[in-house]
Amino acid sequence: MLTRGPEHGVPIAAQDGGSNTGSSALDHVVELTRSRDRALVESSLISALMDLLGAREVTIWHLVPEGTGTPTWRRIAQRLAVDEPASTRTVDADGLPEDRLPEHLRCLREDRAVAQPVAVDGCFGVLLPMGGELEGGGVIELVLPQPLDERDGRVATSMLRIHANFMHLLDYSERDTLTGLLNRKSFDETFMKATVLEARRQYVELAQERRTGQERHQFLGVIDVDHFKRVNDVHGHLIGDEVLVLVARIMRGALRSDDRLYRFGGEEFVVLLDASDETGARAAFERLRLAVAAYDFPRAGHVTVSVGYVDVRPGDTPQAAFSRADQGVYHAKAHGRDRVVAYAELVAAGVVVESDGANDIELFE
Ligand SMILES: Nc1nc2c(ncn2[C@@H]2O[C@H](COP(=O)(O)OP(=O)(O)OP(=O)(O)O)[C@@H](O)[C@H]2O)c(=O)[nH]1
Repeated sequence: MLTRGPEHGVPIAAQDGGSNTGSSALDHVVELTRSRDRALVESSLISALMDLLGAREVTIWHLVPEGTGTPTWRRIAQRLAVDEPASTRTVDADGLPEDRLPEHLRCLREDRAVAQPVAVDGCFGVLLPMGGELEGGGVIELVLPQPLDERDGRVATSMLRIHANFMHLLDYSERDTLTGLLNRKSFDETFMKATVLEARRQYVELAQERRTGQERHQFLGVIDVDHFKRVNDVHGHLIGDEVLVLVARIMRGALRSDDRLYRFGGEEFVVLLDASDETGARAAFERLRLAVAAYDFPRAGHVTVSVGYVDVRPGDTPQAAFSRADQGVYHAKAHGRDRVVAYAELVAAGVVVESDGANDIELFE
């Protein structure tokens, strides 16, 4: 097994023992690029920096654009001790306004390492820019037992570059080229993960969430641009494309940073979001609908969207949940468009009869 050299730099020699502190930089590169799951990639980056630099704590911060408001810092992954697993859920539900962390902002804007005081006795804090093409940008915060020397700095910078390059490749394969939103291909995987988490939450975390009043459910919304064929016919395909790009941008701005927005193809979009209940979900989808309706499109003028949504059930398949939400879109289109319709309200009103099979739906209109 390899271990770090006297300057806490790259690995130079074999050492016995069962811990992973001697893993080579190459082992970490292999680990970092092994999975397409972003949370696992972040977690591997943290492990690499802990191991290669002897870091005591590592935190990854993203500066997230929040629609038209001030960007906020969010801790997207953190490990506070070598023998603890990394936490890769967003730690700050609402984030910190960008000016609350001025040193982080300086590190990002000036694209260089910034030393900073730390609360841990005898340790040294340093912030490093994460590079890459992340919207808003990212900063990694290290707590080290020694100041970051040149050699460690090079190791860290190389790991961060590899991480940024890999994230860029993931983006390339998972994003829609026109709008930059996540594409349909990445939806199924994320959805399955979300339903597994939802199922786990139902059995393990729900009682706790109920006690603390933080119960969350996953909702899926299908959004379809109204009369989009008319936009193409009247203004041409290029203006149609421009409308799609703007609709994507407006919706992204109306959603929270951890809501996931996909372009499914054509003028159809899908959102996966967490909300405490049906009312919270409706409010999010209404906000999105209103944001599009209020926008003055440079050439196409007034554009609206119809939205159908559904709560995701444990064991749902992407197709089953999508097809239920799509009943809402169908209903919205049939009743004037520019509206939000919950699948649950269609069932309650007897418009839709649901049989035992999740896919087995009859629609009476
Ligand atoms: N500009 C552009 N048009 C597209 C793209 N993908 C699909 N379309 C067009 O989007 C239009 C969708 O039209 P329809 O499915 O008939 O629906 P609609 O006109 O939006 O009507 P409703 O959904 O009933 O409100 C078709 O004319 C497609 O050719 C794209 O990437 N860019």
